[in-house]
Amino acid sequence: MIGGKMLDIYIYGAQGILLVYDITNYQSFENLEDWYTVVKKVSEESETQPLVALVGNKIDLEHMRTVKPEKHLRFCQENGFSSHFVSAKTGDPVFLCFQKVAAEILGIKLNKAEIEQPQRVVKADIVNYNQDPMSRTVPRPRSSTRMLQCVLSRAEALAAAR
Ligand SMILES: Nc1nc2c(ncn2[C@@H]2O[C@H](COP(=O)(O)OP(=O)(O)OP(=O)(O)O)[C@@H](O)[C@H]2O)c(=O)[nH]1
Repeated sequence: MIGGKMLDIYIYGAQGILLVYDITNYQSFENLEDWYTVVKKVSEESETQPLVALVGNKIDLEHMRTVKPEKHLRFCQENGFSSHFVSAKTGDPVFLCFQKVAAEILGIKLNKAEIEQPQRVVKADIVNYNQDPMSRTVPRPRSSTRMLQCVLSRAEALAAAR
């Protein structure tokens, strides 16, 4: 089973879901069929129907791309996903991606200045878990997950302020 035992709980009631794959790894794109099948199954039981966004990651490795943009777009069109391309490495344009998803969920239209704003790279503090006594009891969070959480909080704060 994909995603582990907690996956249904994460999906149930979610307002937005980002299906993220690696543009240089075709298998990661193919796997999204299975992930989306789980999303649909869990959402059937929920009153909240999530907005689903398709996110192609690692655009800094465009020269190694194996998933053609047409494939990405067709998958979006067939399923009504919004479409995004990002690089978690450079941060480009991760913030805007979350802002667009948050805006879509809230039914807000982003203005030109917001869309064209210089991309802010969100930096997470680096924790050295080898020297940290907590490392024996606390599982190491993944770097990209931490960064995306920071971005999401900022997007949520922005949406709440409007
Ligand atoms: N060049 C580049 N590398 C990336 C990017 N995003 C993640 N990586 C690298 O890809 C590898 C996997 O990143 P993780 O954050 O572990 O992602 P994951 O989905 O948990 O990957 P798995 O552990 O392989 O399932 C790491 O070496 C990252 O540094 C990106 O946008 N560009």
